[in-house]
Amino acid sequence: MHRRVITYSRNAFLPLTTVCQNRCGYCCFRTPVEDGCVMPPAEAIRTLDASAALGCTEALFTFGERPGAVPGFGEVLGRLGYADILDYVYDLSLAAIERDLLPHTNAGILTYEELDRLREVNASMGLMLETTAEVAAHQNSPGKDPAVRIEMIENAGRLSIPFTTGILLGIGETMDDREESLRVIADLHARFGHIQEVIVQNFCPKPGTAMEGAAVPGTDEICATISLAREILPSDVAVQIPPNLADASRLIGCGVNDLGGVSPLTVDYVNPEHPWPQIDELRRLVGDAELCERLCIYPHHIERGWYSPRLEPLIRRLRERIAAPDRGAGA
Ligand SMILES: O=c1nc2n(C[C@H](O)[C@H](O)[C@H](O)CO)c3cc(O)ccc3cc-2c(=O)[nH]1
Ligand SMILES: C[C@H]1O[C@@H](n2cnc3c(N)ncnc32)[C@H](O)[C@@H]1O
Ligand code: MET
Ligand code: SF4
Repeated sequence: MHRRVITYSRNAFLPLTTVCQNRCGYCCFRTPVEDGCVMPPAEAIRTLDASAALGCTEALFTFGERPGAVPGFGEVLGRLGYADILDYVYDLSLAAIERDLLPHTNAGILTYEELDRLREVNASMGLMLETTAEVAAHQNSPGKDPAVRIEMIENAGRLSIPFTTGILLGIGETMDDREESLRVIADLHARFGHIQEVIVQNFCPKPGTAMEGAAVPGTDEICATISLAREILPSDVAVQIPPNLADASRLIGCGVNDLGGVSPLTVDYVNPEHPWPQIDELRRLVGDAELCERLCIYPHHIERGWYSPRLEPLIRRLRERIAAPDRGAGA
């Protein structure tokens, strides 16, 4: 019998800055410009070193969108020797690669040129579509305009960047809106073939945010959306749920193929109140299915050569490492 396979990636989460041009009604990650709003290089390097020692294969750089547009940010970043946060993520991506970690960046909206530059040092990139609906939670977030998000995902496709996107459930959208969002993603993938995985992520309320009292999607509703995603998306696109945010053991049966990035070291800075399950806990969560580690670039994109030449030796080595049954570090 062939067991169903559920994948995950072992990562380190590096929130390079909490400063952001948007103000999403559900977000507790964003802060004003203040002390500690940029992760200092020494701390980033320590996190990369420690994560590499724990057997991670991915450095996830996720941070506020266009922080340079927020007054005062340039000075704070300037003190660390950088003029643009993307120069900083570029250098840290090189540092990650040196330590055998593949960079994956989700920095919110980037231009075609910015994507092209980061692609040299990133094995994959991501941007949540969130929703195609106009919702109150996004009224102060120009970067969450669906047209702007779709355009960036198109640009990533033109550049053949292995890509992660997804929808956020419970932010004021209807089931029809979810269906529309998923169809838009399927259509983008039909045109460019770059979507590796679609995250179906449930909103979790945060004290002190506009949506702190909003209703959360129930397990049945999340399950129905996962099934819908599995129905709409072709089989070469994985449906991912974050295993720390909902009742994963019940949701996995609804059509999930992937559990995304799980860190043995860092917290989920976007949902800090939800700890990651440890790796043996994941094995229990998937029940009868087989839990398999993967890289942030999927095998079919490796076969197609969708990566920068400077990542080639590392991708080859990490691929061999995760295929080996007993690999020491953290296994
Ligand atoms: O492309 C993205 N990847 C996100 N990922 C990464 C994703 O799970 C993996 O890095 C990818 O599957 C690539 O391996 C997260 C990982 C975490 O550990 C925590 C939060 C996220 C959120 C995102 C995200 O918004 N966009
Ligand atoms: C990194 C991704 O995290 C998601 N995100 C942001 N805030 C929350 C929250 N309160 N609950 C769940 N997901 C959230 C968004 O979809 C963003 O794109
Ligand atoms: N700010 C970006 C976005 O919402 C990255 C994830 S949230 C920290 O798209
Ligand atoms: S979810 Fe991302 S874009 Fe929205 S406010 Fe938070 S950091 Fe900014």
